[in-house]
Amino acid sequence: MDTLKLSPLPIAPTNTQALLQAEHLYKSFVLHHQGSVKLPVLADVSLTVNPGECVALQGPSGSGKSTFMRALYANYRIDSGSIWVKHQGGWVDLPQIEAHQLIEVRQQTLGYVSQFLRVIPRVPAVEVAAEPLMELGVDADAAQTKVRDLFSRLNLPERLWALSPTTFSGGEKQRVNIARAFSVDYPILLLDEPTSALDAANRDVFMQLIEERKAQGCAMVGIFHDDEVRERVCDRVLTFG
Ligand SMILES: Nc1ncnc2c1ncn2[C@@H]1O[C@H](COP(=O)(O)OP(=O)(O)OP(=O)(O)O)[C@@H](O)[C@H]1O
Repeated sequence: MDTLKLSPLPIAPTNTQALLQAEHLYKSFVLHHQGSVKLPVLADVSLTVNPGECVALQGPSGSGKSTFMRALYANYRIDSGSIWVKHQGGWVDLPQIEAHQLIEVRQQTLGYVSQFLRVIPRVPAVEVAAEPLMELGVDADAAQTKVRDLFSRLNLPERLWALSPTTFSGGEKQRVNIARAFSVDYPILLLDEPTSALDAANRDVFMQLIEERKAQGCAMVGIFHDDEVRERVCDRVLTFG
């Protein structure tokens, strides 16, 4: 007779202060078209982030920083482990929740700034950046006012605001992306090389935005290839490889 194997139920963190707690993450990729070779990338990675903290992911190329970041946003399915997120006053374990709950967590709690902006042809930059706020029920005028303020701070030329970002430069797209994420007061922000295409002046504005958000209690995890950014805004480092 087959014996039924039950996995242990995940137990919510007892650390009442933390906003994000990843526990014992394991992740490997199986290359189905290449002889099903198995690539173990994450093995027993854990991280706790408290309000107002920024943790940098550091390590050589290929050591798993982006994989970990994508796992934290539930873009990658992990093999095992828990990713606890403090959402609306309670804990949710991202790998265990339903798709509709994940959408809600991403709308209200967990922001993500990737290196690249997903552009939709014909939608003006100001609307692209105002979308997350409007999904939260903020009216278009108020959402666009907040976005315009961020565009100004990030020195995005005003003549571009009503244009689709399709033709924008890398640094201009990145500033639209930053405004999109920073217009919402997410309690947790994941930053995946958000400054890779920014010039020094805009990198400085970005660091100010991070410092303001940290002062408000936001918990952040970031990959920063720029040493100056990492040293100025990060409190701790999680080392890979
Ligand atoms: N979708 C995927 N399918 C198969 N293998 C992958 C996939 N994504 C990443 N890998 C592999 O996982 C390993 C870790 O990659 P990852 O992108 O997480 O590293 P990284 O530390 O972020 O690197 P870099 O600093 O170069 O961006 C690499 O060996 C990579 O080839």
